[in-house]
Parts: sequence; structure tokens; C-alpha cells
Amino acid sequence: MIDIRGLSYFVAESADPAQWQRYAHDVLGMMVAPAPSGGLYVKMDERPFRMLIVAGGESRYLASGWELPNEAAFNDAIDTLNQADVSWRPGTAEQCAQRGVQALLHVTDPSGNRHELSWGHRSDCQPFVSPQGVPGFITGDMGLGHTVLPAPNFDATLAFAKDVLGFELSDIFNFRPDPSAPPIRIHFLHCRNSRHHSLALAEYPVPSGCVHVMVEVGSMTQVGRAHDRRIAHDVPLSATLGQHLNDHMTSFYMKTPSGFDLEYGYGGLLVDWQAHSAFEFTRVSLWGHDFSVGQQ
Ligand SMILES: Cc1ccc(O)c(O)c1CC[C@@H]1C(=O)CC[C@]2(C)C(=O)CC[C@@H]12
Ligand SMILES: [Fe+2]
Repeated sequence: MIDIRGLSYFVAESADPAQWQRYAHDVLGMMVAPAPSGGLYVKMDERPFRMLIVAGGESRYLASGWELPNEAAFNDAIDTLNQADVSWRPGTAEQCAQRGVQALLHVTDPSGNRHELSWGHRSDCQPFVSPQGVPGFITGDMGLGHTVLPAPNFDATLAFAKDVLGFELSDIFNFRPDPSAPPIRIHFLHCRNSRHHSLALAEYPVPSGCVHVMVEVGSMTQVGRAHDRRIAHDVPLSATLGQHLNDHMTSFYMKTPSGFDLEYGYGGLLVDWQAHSAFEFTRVSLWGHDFSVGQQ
């Protein structure tokens, strides 16, 4: 089983990386810096980056970077992939340098989502100093947050995430926008940290390659201030403020320059997985989270 410790980073492509630079700096309150080989680093903690933006013809999410604790875990991951007959490619020297990792491999899941597994991130441990006065983001050994990926080929993708990548079920939401149609399944999955979910799979295609990425701050004040900046910079809202039933996160959703959404939240549950029992929940939120605003 692959020993993933958290969402280490993600890679997104943008036709206009300068847009991401302004969005990250002005709205998210994160630091930006040039990355090796022409990319853009978005920094939200003591690591050099948690988001890697590369220039390209399209605006889309490219890959999820999953963290392995050491070289032995990386080699075990290769054995697991080989035993499961999953094809993988080693990362190039240039990719390892750009991501600042000791070793990297690429795999694609049965819905076409790209995943990168790596170990040994390089860090200068420079403090995070927000240009907008955000005291900090909740990352550390829980990774940068969570990512929700499209999984139209749901059963095979879920099996891949669980049986190959080693994620475990946190809970299930069967989304019923049309009561006469079969539900759209969304499964929330965790890895070896106490964040409620680091990955969720949603049973529908998404052109941008990602449903959303969630980042977490340490107070409700910071969620409100991020929301003020969203308004000030005319960033489209995708869902109103609300609190999720399953992980208790209070958050809002807005568009990113790569076409997918970003959830900006506070107060996510820390779960003791020994004590947890998976369940199916039947409401998106305890209150709020009107996703219809994003449709207009
Ligand atoms: C239901 C839920 C629990 C915890 C989360 O962190 C979380 O993002 C969600 C929402 C999942 C999902 C979504 O992101 C895209 C739009 C969806 C499908 C809806 O319209 C309702 C549930 C939403
Ligand atoms: Fe979320």
C-alpha cells in the first residue's frame, strides 16, 4: 500500500500566469515567486511553494502532488504500481528540480487525472509573510488542503485511489440534483493525516480538470477578509458562505484563473481515524453554501 502523507502541491496551467500572480497575491493573500523552468511558485507556508503554475495554451488543473515520507516509501510505491500493473513514468531531472523533490513519478487514474508521487521536498524554511496580513494557512503535516477531482469513470477511479494509492473512505455524499435520476456519487477520502479528506472523487466530468482545491486559514476573520478581497478584485463567487456537514468546514468558493474553484475555509475537523466510522450524509451543509450563485 502506498503511504501518502498529504497533498504536497498541485500543478495548474494558465494561459496568463500573471493573472495567477495577482490572484494569489491580492485575493488569496499568498506569496508569489518565479519558479525554475519558467513557472510561478505560490507560497502559503514555510515551503517554497504549494501551487506550481506553468504557462500553457489552456487554463486547467494539471496534476496533484502527493507526498511520501521517504525513499523507502517511494520504492514501495513503485512496487505497488508494478504489482497492480499500473503504468507510471519517472519524473525528469528538470521536473524534480522545478518541484524541489528528491524523486518523482507520474501516474494517471482511470478518469484521466494526473497524480505525482514524490519524496524529500527541498525547503529553505523561509517564513510565510502574507502580503495581505493573513497570519498563516493550516498546512504542516496535513498537506496544503484538499482537492476534488472529476471521476466520470467512478468505480475504477475509486478502486485506483483506494487499492493502489492507499486512500481510505472518510464518508459518502450521493448528490441528487434530479430526484428522478440516479445520484451523482462523491466519495471523500483521507490519507495518513488527520485532515477529514485530502482527496474527493466526484462522478462527473469537469473541463478544467478539477472541481476545487480547498485551503484553510486559522480564523473566521480571515475567511471574511478573503471574501472582502474577492469582492474588491471582482473574482466570481461559486458558492456562498456555508458550513459543511461532514468536515464542519466554514467556507466560500470562488473561481481561480485556471477555471476550477477554490474553497477558502476555516475550522475543518481533525479526525482520529481509529475512532471514525464512515457514513453517508444527505445534505451538503449544515447551513449556507448556495452553489446556484456559480451557475449564473
Ligand atoms: C459536500 C462537501 C463536503 C465537504 C467539502 O469540502 C466539499 O467541498 C463539499 C462539496 C462538494 C461538491 C462540490 O465541490 C461541487 C459542487 C457540488 C457537487 C454541489 O453542487 C453540492 C456538493 C458540491
Ligand atoms: Fe471541499
